[in-house]
Amino acid sequence: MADSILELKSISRRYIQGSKELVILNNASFTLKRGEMVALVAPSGTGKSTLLHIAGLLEYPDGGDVIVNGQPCAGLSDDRRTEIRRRDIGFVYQFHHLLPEFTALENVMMPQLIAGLKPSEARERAAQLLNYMKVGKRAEHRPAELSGGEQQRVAIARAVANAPLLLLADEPTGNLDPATAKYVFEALEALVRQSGLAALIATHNEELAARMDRRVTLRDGKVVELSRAPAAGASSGTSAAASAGTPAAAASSTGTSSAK
Ligand SMILES: Nc1ncnc2c1ncn2[C@@H]1O[C@H](COP(=O)(O)OP(=O)(O)OP(=O)(O)O)[C@@H](O)[C@H]1O
Repeated sequence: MADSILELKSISRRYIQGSKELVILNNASFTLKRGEMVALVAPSGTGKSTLLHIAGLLEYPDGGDVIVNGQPCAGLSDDRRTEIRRRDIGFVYQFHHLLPEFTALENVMMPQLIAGLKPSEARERAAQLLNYMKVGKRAEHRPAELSGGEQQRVAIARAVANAPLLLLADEPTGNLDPATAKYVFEALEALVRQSGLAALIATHNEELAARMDRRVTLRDGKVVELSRAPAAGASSGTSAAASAGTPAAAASSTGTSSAK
């Protein structure tokens, strides 16, 4: 397993808007190590979502490369990119994007079933994750029957269902009131810290950003370090497969975690 879970190397991305070319990312480089939790704090419209989508292999850059757990992704087929994304990357959005016709439990089972896990194992793992996110009692409810904070906690459980190495979150608490945002963030933080995941989290919430190991911003299309706090989770030596008793460890023991 590589020490750097995510490396962005000289990423460029331009958009054409009418007759104008907007340079959003301009040789942007960034490295996220195992166990690191990094806040991406930047004004609206500067390219946070663009960066996260490129890092999550959901969008292609115009130039540069994304390296996930040592694997350079430029030039890979769409199928191979999808495989890496499903196995190694979890994504949380500002809006939950849960499937409305399925229960919370089924939503968390879904990625595991797609990955080929047996339904009984996927169910057990999903129930465990929902309990961990303190939303276990709502397992049989559909998204419309859940509060915004509960929906986001289910969405976080779903994002880590296949024990990814990397969690990318695009303003995961941006749609919640301050108290709920704090509660949801604390659940997310506990999950990240205990499983040894690497996480890059875009947020406008300075209080939550200050709790992470590092804060970066986007300036002139580049990733720039804002400050460095003591990296509480960065050097613990834990890994998604190694921390006994955590949801991630449970996943690796059920075989959803690949040889990472
Ligand atoms: N598909 C697209 N075509 C043209 N322009 C785009 C496209 N996607 C994004 N943009 C532009 O690129 C810029 C960066 O967008 P992006 O969504 O990455 O910003 P952001 O920092 O995440 O903003 P917010 O905090 O408001 O979500 C914006 O000016 C946006 O209008």
